[in-house]
Amino acid sequence: MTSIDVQDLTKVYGTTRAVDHLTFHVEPGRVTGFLGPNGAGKSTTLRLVLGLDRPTSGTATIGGRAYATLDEPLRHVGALLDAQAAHGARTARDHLRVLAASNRLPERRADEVLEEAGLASVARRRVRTYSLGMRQRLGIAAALLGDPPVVLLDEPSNGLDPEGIIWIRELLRRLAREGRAVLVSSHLMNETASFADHLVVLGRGRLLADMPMREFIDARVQPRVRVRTTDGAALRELLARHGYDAVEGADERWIVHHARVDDIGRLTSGTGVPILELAAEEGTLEQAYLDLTATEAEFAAQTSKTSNQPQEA
Ligand SMILES: Nc1ncnc2c1ncn2[C@@H]1O[C@H](COP(=O)(O)OP(=O)(O)OP(=O)(O)O)[C@@H](O)[C@H]1O
Repeated sequence: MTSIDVQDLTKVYGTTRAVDHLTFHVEPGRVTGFLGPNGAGKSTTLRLVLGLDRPTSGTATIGGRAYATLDEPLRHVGALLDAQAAHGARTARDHLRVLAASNRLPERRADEVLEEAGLASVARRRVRTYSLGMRQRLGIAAALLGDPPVVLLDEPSNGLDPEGIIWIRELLRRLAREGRAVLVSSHLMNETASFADHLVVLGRGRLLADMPMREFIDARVQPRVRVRTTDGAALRELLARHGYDAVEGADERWIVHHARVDDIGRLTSGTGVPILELAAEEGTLEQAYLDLTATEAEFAAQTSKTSNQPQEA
């Protein structure tokens, strides 16, 4: 089982600390979503893992080895960083056959991954005629070529149509089920929520969170319950008596904050308040992520305000 291990990794460009003492592990058998605002250091980290840049300090290894020391690297790690990387004058099939040959992979792998990526019918077209979504599919096909235990994708849904988005979601889940370590960066929270088991969140080059996705959401978004009743006044009065705050929404629906469905169900049963619907309102990844990054931005604003204040003599 192969993991990606990032250990005390730092990358400084001039005066910018793109990555700052970062430590995390991407474990096999799950999809890890890699999140963070623009400029947080995600791409830099991915480039360091892939040996495309040198760390200022620290290490980034795959199965305990630096990328540069891997023989036939496509057999160890498949990556999509830049979907424009393929040579436009080549056909998709030739592009993949050249890549396969350079890693001593059988030629048939090119056709297999083209099929898998839904590109079999356009495999003999030149890449320059490809749409953004087709290039993206080709980049993902290239990442799968060596059947690698580690897969690393930067914004894989970029440019994909709705069918493509479902395809990538199912592909990522399957790769994880097969025991591979899968790291996926994205700015699309709904998308990430649909495929990630685990999250690594960066902010200004530092680690903000490294935990299972469910735990990340539950820690940041208070549970709420939706109740529909024909007697809102009685419901509100009952809930208030037990310390719950209920807010009226549309269509006789009420939202009870900081509450769980089991508790509200027990409380209302046998009271005579007519309950037509009772449901948990799950917190979303987007809510949790925005909460975290807002706290982080506030912290940054406060610290920079403090540090900009003139020093007393
Ligand atoms: N080659 C470079 N030279 C100088 N600065 C760089 C270089 N590459 C990245 N940076 C800086 O490092 C920081 C991190 O950038 P990076 O591209 O890793 O962030 P990111 O999280 O991938 O952002 P995005 O979500 O916008 O892609 C930014 O401030 C960026 O300007």
